[in-house]
Amino acid sequence: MAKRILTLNQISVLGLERFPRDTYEIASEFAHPDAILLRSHKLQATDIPDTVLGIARAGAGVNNIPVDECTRRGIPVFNTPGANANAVKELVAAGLLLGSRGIIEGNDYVDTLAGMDDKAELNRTLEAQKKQFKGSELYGKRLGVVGLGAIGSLVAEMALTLGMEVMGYDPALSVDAAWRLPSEVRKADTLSALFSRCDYISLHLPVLDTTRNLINAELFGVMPRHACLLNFARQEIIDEAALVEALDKKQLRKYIADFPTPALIGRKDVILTPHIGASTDEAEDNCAVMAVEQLRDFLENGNIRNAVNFPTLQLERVGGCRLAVTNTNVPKILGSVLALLADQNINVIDMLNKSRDEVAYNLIDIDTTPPDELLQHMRQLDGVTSVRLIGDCS
Ligand SMILES: NC(=O)c1ccc[n+]([C@@H]2O[C@H](COP(=O)([O-])OP(=O)(O)OC[C@H]3O[C@@H](n4cnc5c(N)ncnc54)[C@H](O)[C@@H]3O)[C@@H](O)[C@H]2O)c1
Ligand SMILES: O=C(O)[C@H](O)COP(=O)(O)O
Repeated sequence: MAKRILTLNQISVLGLERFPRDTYEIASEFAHPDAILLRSHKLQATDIPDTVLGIARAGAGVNNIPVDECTRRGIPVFNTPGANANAVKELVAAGLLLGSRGIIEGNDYVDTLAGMDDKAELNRTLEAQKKQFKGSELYGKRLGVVGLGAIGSLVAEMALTLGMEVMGYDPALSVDAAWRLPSEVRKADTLSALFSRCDYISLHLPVLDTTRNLINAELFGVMPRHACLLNFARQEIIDEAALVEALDKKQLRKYIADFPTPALIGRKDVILTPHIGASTDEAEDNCAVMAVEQLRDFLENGNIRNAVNFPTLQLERVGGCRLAVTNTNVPKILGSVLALLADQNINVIDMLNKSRDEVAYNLIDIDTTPPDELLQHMRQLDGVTSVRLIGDCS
């Protein structure tokens, strides 16, 4: 039977074309989907039917998905790290330029001159008024980057090429991300040190319980008054009431962000875009292709790449059929699973098991198709969250 993929946002055709038409059905409405593919659609736990085996987010942030509930139900949630990083970096470059030069104000002013048909008079007026729109250069200024992952590291690199100094803060920096970082990036030991010493600050960290409202009144209090804050990460990272108060008190010069809210729209000291950080042809294609490839590998082989709640695990197929078993990460459960197979004289050809936090995941290749009763028995074992048979041994 064809696998059913429920799409909850518009996904690039280049990605969707990677699902073979004879083995997959794709639709934006399905009562019993095998998997969900989405972007920023806010997914409620109650919207995830019991038939769902995996969820793929074509993008970076997974704060629109009830990840804890998925983990509890044994559903891996995939994202596409880095696939839209260049798109965000380029928008941040635009944000830095808009924050340093009177581009928007100058354009708005020029629009007021529509109807002035005398070119000489127009020119005289422009030359007399342009001093209002003077800016300053990015060259030599200091950028603070909070979060030095896929996007933050590209932003740091881009700022260095503009001749800026770069300071970074990331208490959870991975070894791979540290290798990607240009050596010129200086480390800030605290957020406060970074906020107090930078002319521009750009946020590139996820929303987590630990980062919600992280940017608060205390940090606004130490910012230089000429500084600009750029937020192309998520609105929830900023304490909005504290931001509005800081803008009112002129504790920062400008706030440039991808997340409009009623309190921010229309302010002269705020520049807002409608969450378009990843909205380029290239990023949409990259994210969709990566999400689809990962989802297919999981549905067809049980392999896990770039899940935010499951361990990374890939086992080459050597024939036979495969069991994908998820259990809570405590001793003896795998032993019970293997004992059930042994009781039925089912031989294990190959096996891999890994754990991440409270989740353990196992791929077990076997030489005989197990009877349904055995699978049911396995699902009822204490601590087993899900059991899936992939392929057919006959
Ligand atoms: N505007 C957009 O359209 C858009 C597009 C892509 C991503 N995003 C947002 O940007 C975020 C980052 O994306 P990414 O691809 O760089 O992710 P990433 O996982 O590669 O990098 C995130 C980095 O943040 C760091 N971090 C975690 N907690 C931190 C903390 N308390 N302080 C400082 N750093 C911390 C992590 O260690 C990691 O290095 C996403 O989670 C998403 O919310 C927005
Ligand atoms: O986290 C992300 O990848 C971005 O916020 C992009 O969201 P989008 O896919 O809805 O544009």
